[in-house]
Amino acid sequence: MSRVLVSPCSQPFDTVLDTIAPDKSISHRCAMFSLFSDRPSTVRNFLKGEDTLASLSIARQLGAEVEEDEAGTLRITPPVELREPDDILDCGNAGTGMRLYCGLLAGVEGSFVLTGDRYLRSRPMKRVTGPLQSIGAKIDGREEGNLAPLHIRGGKLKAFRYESPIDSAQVKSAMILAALRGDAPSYYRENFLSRDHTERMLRGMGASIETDAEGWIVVKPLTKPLNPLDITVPADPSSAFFFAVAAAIVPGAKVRIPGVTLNPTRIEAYKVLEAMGAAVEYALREDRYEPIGEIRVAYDGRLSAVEVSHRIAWLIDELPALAVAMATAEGVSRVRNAAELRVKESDRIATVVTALKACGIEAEEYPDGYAIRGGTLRRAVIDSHGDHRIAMSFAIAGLLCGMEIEDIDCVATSFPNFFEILSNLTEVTR
Ligand SMILES: O=C(O)C1=C[C@@H](OP(=O)(O)O)[C@@H](O)[C@H](O)C1
Ligand SMILES: C=C(OP(=O)(O)O)C(=O)O
Repeated sequence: MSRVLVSPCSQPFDTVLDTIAPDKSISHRCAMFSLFSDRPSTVRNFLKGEDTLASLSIARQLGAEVEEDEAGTLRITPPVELREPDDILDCGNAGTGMRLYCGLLAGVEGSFVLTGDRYLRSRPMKRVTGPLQSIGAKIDGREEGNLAPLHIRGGKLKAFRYESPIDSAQVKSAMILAALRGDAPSYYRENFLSRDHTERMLRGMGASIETDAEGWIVVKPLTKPLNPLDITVPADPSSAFFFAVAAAIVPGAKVRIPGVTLNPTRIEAYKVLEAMGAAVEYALREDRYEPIGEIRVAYDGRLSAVEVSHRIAWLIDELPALAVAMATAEGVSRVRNAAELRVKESDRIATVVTALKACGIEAEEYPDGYAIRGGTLRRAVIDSHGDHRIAMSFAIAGLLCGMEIEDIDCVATSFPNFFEILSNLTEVTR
């Protein structure tokens, strides 16, 4: 198991971060949605992380042809009809990959087995397999289709009206993808809008996906193939956020993040950092599928504590990094209504609190969040529990006090060049 030693940062940095990993959510969707067209999609800046490469490799197993030019641009040519693969479909560590492919494949004739690594095989899938089974999908797996490996026997699906008990873009996307192959318009509603890349991208490809006055997302089944994607994947605001926290906690530091999506469902954590006292600015540059621009973050004195209990879906992936910011803030910060953290790559409530305590910070678990009393972070040995966001969050804490992180290979799932960027700011030893 590989480990890394991060040394405290000896001087403040002022950096343009122009090599932040491309957006993971959008890259997964590029691989999958290109299958709904009858012409090749062009995808620039696709994330070459393990999670999204797994989704691309599954697209290939389903019959897509993927070519890459010298600039790294992908041309994804879909098959005329999706092919029944002669092997299992391995989603690796990716919840997004597995849940969206469940919805995509449930309506396709054939037999498909979705599996993943040991972490993914213990994450709950009933949230998608349940509603899919209720519209006629044949999906089996341990615990009545809750745990992968999942066997999908695709076939005809019924149109539906489904009100989701959780605000999850993965559930919403799986249901929208199934609805595209339904027999009449389907209706989906969530309490609070989760990230909306699926709606934006499919609409951009010509699908009829509208939200009505009562908040129902109305999806019409496809009557013909969609237009291909022609897209440049923006930088991932969730990946960039580690360095936003770095700038907010290292006295005198500044970062500039160009080419990042400014989709409001993705940048709420930056708003929280701003509320805690960091200097944050946004500049919109273009709007194609997504609003894209630049975010600047600078240190502006010690941060203040904050309460985070709403718009959770808009910052769920950033909460571990925010916890590091909270650990340096004046006062007690609290996160509530975030029980979803317990079913990510690790139980992020437990892993965050344990790691903070190891760093000498007072922290307390709630069933749906935690309380963190800001103080002085101390160097510790942190076990990532195979969770990329835990590994990267505590590597950032290392900028202040030094840190040893164990089990860092998981970082390659979403941000393969993370340590390369970090090593421009401080000494990183493997
Ligand atoms: O749809 C997506 O791309 C994602 C949705 C979120 O999960 P949930 O929708 O399950 O909250 C997020 O945690 C994940 O990293 C990516
Ligand atoms: C939760 C995450 O991803 P996934 O659900 O796709 O594994 C994440 O990247 O933080």
